[in-house]
Amino acid sequence: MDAGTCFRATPRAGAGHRTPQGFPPARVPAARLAAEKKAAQRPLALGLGSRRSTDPIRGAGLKGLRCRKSSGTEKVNYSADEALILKQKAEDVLPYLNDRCVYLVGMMGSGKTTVGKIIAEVLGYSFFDSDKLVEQAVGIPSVAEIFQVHSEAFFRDNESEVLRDLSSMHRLIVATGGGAVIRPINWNYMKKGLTIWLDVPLDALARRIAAVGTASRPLLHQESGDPYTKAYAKLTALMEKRMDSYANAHVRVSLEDIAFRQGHDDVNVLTPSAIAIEALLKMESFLTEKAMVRN
Ligand SMILES: Nc1ncnc2c1ncn2[C@@H]1O[C@H](COP(=O)(O)OP(=O)(O)OP(=O)(O)O)[C@@H](O)[C@H]1O
Ligand SMILES: O=C(O)C1=C[C@@H](O)[C@@H](O)[C@H](O)C1
Repeated sequence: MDAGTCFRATPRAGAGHRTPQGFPPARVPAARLAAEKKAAQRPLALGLGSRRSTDPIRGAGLKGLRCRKSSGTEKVNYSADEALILKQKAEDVLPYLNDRCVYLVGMMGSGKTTVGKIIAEVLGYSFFDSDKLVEQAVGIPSVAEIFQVHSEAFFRDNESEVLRDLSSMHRLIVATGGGAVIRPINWNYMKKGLTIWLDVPLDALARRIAAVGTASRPLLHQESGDPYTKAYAKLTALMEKRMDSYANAHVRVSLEDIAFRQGHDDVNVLTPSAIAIEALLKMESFLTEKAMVRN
């Protein structure tokens, strides 16, 4: 079966977007939105190269890009134990993945790039960041500047074009922009591959973003005020609008669940490699379940 058409998109009654045939979206955590709303009222707790060419630049629609792939060849460090588990899990997942692309979705700062690079390395896939591809396609070096010079709508149009072009390719790990999930058409593109939602509590997101500043994230940026407080408030508002869209992903990787299984509730201590291992485990169980249903 063609890897690009295996996850065929079919219309879902009553929904503006499409889901792949027979694939349930990631399980929606029923009480999650309510919990996030409640949390918002609490006092703030401050606190491996590809095996064959998959370069999207050579793909039809991205031919015009001046860029090379974004940081796909950087080495990522993890412990020997983690390296072994990552390698084993990657070997388990690869045959089921069948060359399909993997799209990481999630809020700004959820670790799509950090975790995506680890997954790409161990699977031997190429890593791409869709924000960077948009910057290169538009010829403007930052998303913040694209928003400023043009508009968010202009950025979104280009984002959709990039995702469309990527959707005809194989063996890519794509870190998508945090808002890529809001356009139904983008799901049609992304669901030709496997979609993974990195679900990170807003407090952790706001901490990470405050640590590096909001200048590169136009939807969060404000000149004045405490960066954590501002980021937290804006992330809360965005999450309320986007929660259902993120939950469309085939697989949900919840940092709260990982921490719970580790016997604590501090998601801030979870390493990117532990999250990548969880993502591979979830991918494997999703893909093997699908394979069993097909047989
Ligand atoms: N598990 C983690 N623990 C602590 N910090 C992390 C973790 N994963 C990522 N980070 C940090 O959080 C920030 C955001 O990570 P990253 O760029 O990977 O997220 P992203 O989802 O790609 O963000 P964006 O969509 O805004 O580009 C970075 O500073 C990164 O170093
Ligand atoms: O969450 C969002 O809407 C965004 C996230 C970033 O990755 C960029 O795509 C842009 O800043 C918008």
